[in-house]
Amino acid sequence: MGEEIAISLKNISKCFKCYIHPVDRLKEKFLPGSSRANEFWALRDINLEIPKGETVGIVGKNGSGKSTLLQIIAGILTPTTGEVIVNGRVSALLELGSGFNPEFTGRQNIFFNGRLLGLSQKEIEDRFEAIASFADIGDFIDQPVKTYSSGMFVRLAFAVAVNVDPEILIVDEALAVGDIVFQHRCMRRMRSLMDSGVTTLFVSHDSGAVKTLCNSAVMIHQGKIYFSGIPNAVIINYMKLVTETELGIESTKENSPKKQQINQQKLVTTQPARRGNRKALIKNVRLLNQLGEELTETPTLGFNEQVTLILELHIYEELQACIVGFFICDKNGNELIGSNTFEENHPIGKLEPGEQLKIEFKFHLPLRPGSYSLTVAGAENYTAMTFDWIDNAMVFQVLPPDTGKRIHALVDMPISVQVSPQKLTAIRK
Ligand SMILES: Nc1ncnc2c1ncn2[C@@H]1O[C@H](COP(=O)(O)OP(=O)(O)OP(=O)(O)O)[C@@H](O)[C@H]1O
Repeated sequence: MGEEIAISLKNISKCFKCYIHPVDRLKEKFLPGSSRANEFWALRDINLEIPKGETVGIVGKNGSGKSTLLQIIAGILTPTTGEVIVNGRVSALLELGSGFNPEFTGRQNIFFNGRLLGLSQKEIEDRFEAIASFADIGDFIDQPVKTYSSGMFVRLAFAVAVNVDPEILIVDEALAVGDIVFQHRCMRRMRSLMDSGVTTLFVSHDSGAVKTLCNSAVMIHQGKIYFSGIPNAVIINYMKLVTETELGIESTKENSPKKQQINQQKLVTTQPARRGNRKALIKNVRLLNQLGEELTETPTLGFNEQVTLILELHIYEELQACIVGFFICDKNGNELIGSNTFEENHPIGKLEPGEQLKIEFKFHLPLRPGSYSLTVAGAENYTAMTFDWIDNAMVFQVLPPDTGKRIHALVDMPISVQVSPQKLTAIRK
């Protein structure tokens, strides 16, 4: 295996045996060949290589096999077939309570866990203060962890996981809970670990977090890799699958999109991707520049230029109401600008089949120079399934400001600055 590969999975499958009666497990042990178990394949033929330093988001519906996959990588579960090669020290936050002894205090568990992770007594002593202050659970550090609330438990587990100099960090986002201050602390710490080159895998149901944090993503479906590649493309396919499931169109591996080798394609996905129940369709999407000219094949817009987005809505089935909106997304799919007819005080009432609407949005693009995409979508109301959702309906470039001003943030809003001399007051000792 090359030096640069942190994790390599070859033909990994995992079969769980489910026994109807616990005694059947014993019978099978003593009477080999007479299996009484129902077999359930949670993972099938997983092949994946994760380069060192990569941050990989794992997405998929409940029960698709995400946790099983991470547990195999973390060495908590043994695969039924295949080979796992992990190159580096793994720190995992997967199952609440795994690796913690309920009778030990928080302090004792920090040492216990540190040793499990391969640190020496001295190394743990050196890190103890950092772990305790990250967990921030006060005097509870000297109480047995069986007395902890689940929030305190997660704080301690997370504090240990991120402060033991992991080379590979595996986190189930569902566990990274806590109050908002702790969540921010976790996110900052995870970002700094990622920036320092720690290979990170995390399961997330938050598509925004996957797009913001990850360099690549893997979508698991029915125990198989359904799609892998740049986060935005994976999320688009995931959302498509979720919609298809809601509509009762079940996707299988056979009709899955072409699998990409992870980390090979870092370009913006420019192919439009469409989903929805098609009760109405958004047609003829046009973006006009401030002169009213339609954008050409390689659309380019000036910094902060005013644009007009024009959509045509064709109704095919009766709609009780209708909300149509848009997003301007950066190359990672983060939604930077967006609104809809409802929020802009243009509620649309009942619509009949055969009706057509023309909808216009006017807005500015105060965006950092770069490449952006347009998403347009519509639904009957906020809780209904979208009737039409088109990601990458258009991709365009924004040019730097003529003034030469450098834009450091994602968006640039008008800001006023005042600088005035201040009389210094002497500091008395
Ligand atoms: N120990 C086990 N014995 C039997 N079946 C199991 C076991 N662990 C997991 N499974 C099954 O394997 C499948 C995959 O489970 P897994 O927990 O990996 O899914 P997941 O994608 O992480 O789901 P979620 O998003 O709900 O956490 C599920 O159908 C689950 O019921």
